[in-house]
Amino acid sequence: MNGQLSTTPGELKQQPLKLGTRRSALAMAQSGMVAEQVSKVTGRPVELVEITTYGDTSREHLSQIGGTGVFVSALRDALLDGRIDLAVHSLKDLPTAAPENLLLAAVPEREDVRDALVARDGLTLDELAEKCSAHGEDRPARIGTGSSRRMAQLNAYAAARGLAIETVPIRGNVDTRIGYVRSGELDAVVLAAAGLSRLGRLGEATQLLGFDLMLPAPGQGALAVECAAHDTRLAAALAALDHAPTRAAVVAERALLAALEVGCSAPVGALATRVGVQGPATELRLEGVVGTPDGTTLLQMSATGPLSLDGSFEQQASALGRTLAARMLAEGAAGLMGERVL
Ligand SMILES: NCc1[nH]cc(CCC(=O)O)c1CC(=O)O
Repeated sequence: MNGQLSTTPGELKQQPLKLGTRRSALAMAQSGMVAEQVSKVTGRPVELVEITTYGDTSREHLSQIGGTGVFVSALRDALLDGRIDLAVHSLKDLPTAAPENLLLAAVPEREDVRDALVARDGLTLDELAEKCSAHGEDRPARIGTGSSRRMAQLNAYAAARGLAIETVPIRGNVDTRIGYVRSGELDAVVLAAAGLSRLGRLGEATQLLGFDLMLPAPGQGALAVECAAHDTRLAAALAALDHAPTRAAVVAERALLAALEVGCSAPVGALATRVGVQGPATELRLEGVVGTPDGTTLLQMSATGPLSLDGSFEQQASALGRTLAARMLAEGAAGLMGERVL
């Protein structure tokens, strides 16, 4: 809190906190939700400050601009030079490397982690593929997604069931992507349920994809609240927004991603869930998947480890992620991820 130490506590209370956000509808929605909670725990008004990121302005495919962190660095720059006091990110967009001079002050409770299908005519994936191949249409169902993780799992599922689908690389915000279905250009798109839910549009999902069909991205459905490392008073207040079971899960998922040595645009799915929940001492089960975007090869494995939520659970969670990564690499995971073509 630079230069504010001479003000009285009363004056300090009135200073609005500046919360940096991207300008997309989804970013604004989730920033607004966090702003409300931050205002509650700090007793201070919170003001949203719009920051334009490279990921918002670039027309290129994410795989071509590097994927990792394109949505994040402009917000982090604003934090580091003091234009904003805190930033809200989608956790799945955060690079796994810990940034210098910044703190992950809170990971609030996670939303629905699943991916959702938004298809024409209210159809599920199976129904859609059947409808497109029958009725004289005689063609594969065209399903839009810019994510190699989603492509790999969709194609593997379709191959196993003999469904005819074609994955079509797209990008853009939620509205743009759903627009491809409404215009008839595509038969369906796949989006994170959490994003739809935060926009009040979960009703447009025609199927929530089960984990047997699709594992989410590491950190999907969770938010990250960041502040400057020197802002220790704010960090202490923001800790009230932290949800330990969510943090444990995302730490394990991101440790897996980091140990596989790939970025957030890689075809990696991961989901950590608590099993045998009995008080704070429990176990964490981590499931991971990597594959080729064409779905011809998919490697899916899981590992379980102890978790004591009242203790040093971040070390336990990240150890579990590294353990599973080592096992997956021993089974040839690196070779699958090498084919990183969209
Ligand atoms: N990559 C963009 C992005 N980052 C976070 C979400 C959704 C919200 C979340 O997972 O928390 C989305 C959109 C999507 O994948 O459909």
